[in-house]
Amino acid sequence: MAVLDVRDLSVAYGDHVALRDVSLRIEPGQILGLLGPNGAGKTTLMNAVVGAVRPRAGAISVCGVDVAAHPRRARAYVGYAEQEIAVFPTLTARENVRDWAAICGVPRRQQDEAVAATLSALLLDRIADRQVRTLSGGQRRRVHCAMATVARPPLLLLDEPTVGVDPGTRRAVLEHVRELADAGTAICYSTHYLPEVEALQAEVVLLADGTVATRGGVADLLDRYGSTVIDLRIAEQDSDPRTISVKVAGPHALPAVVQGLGTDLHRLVGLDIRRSSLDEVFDRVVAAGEVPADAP
Ligand SMILES: Nc1ncnc2c1ncn2[C@@H]1O[C@H](COP(=O)(O)OP(=O)(O)OP(=O)(O)O)[C@@H](O)[C@H]1O
Repeated sequence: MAVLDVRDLSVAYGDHVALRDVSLRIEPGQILGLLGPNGAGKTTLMNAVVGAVRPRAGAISVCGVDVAAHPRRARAYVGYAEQEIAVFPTLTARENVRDWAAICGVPRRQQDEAVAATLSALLLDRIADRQVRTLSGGQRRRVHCAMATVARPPLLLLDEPTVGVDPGTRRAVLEHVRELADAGTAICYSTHYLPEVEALQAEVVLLADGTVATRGGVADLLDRYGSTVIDLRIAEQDSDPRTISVKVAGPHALPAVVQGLGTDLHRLVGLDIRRSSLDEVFDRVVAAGEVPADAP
């Protein structure tokens, strides 16, 4: 059974339709990278999952519990780190995370261990006993993230959890997210940093203008929408090497391209394989207004 099952979801704010017929599923242990330009509907989708916005149409279930029919029961399965950081500024980082663990029902005798492990995973040990109001923006975001993960909910919604954090901390956050998924958590991870999606080996749903523009694994999307060019540098007798560029279906075409040089092979002095980045692929898909992908 999928941990999160979103079917034909539409959400409107007054006349403005923010999501239209969006369907997606997240299985246990799966990370779904939710991508899309500003205003695409990522936060709206997460807010609908926790029952904070009411769908105009469609259905959402979490661990088999229908969100519209049983919002509190469904919400109990979800850890949500919203984009807006919500922490108690006069409590310490540890107190914030511990109180949240208690609210989420982590048994008292397990709280200290769960809190310590989560603070440590997010590199917060050294600052755990400082009041949150004295922490930097990136440190506060990690405390906020720790609150969402400490109770190890079956479903985790992380809305741009690495905004404003430094590169080392970003790696720690990604590792923590990967470990949680490896332990079985289903994770919906929204971000504008595409290398994160690759690092997490996430499945991708790309939203554009409230609909699913495309979906799939990173490699699959690069294959479908990206391009690969092989540059061959060929030695010339009386001048600098010249470059021949060959557009191919993927890096697997390299042997055929090299063999194609035939008797000129001995003049090959270098080669480069240039692949589209995910950024390029997504810019292209969003700009092309790709036909919405089929629901899973
Ligand atoms: N409370 C609201 N009232 C009216 N319109 C809203 C509200 N919240 C969001 N919207 C609109 O709905 C659309 C989707 O917004 P949403 O915040 O879900 O996008 P997003 O993909 O999370 O964007 P970002 O990448 O900037 O966080 C936008 O056009 C936004 O202006």
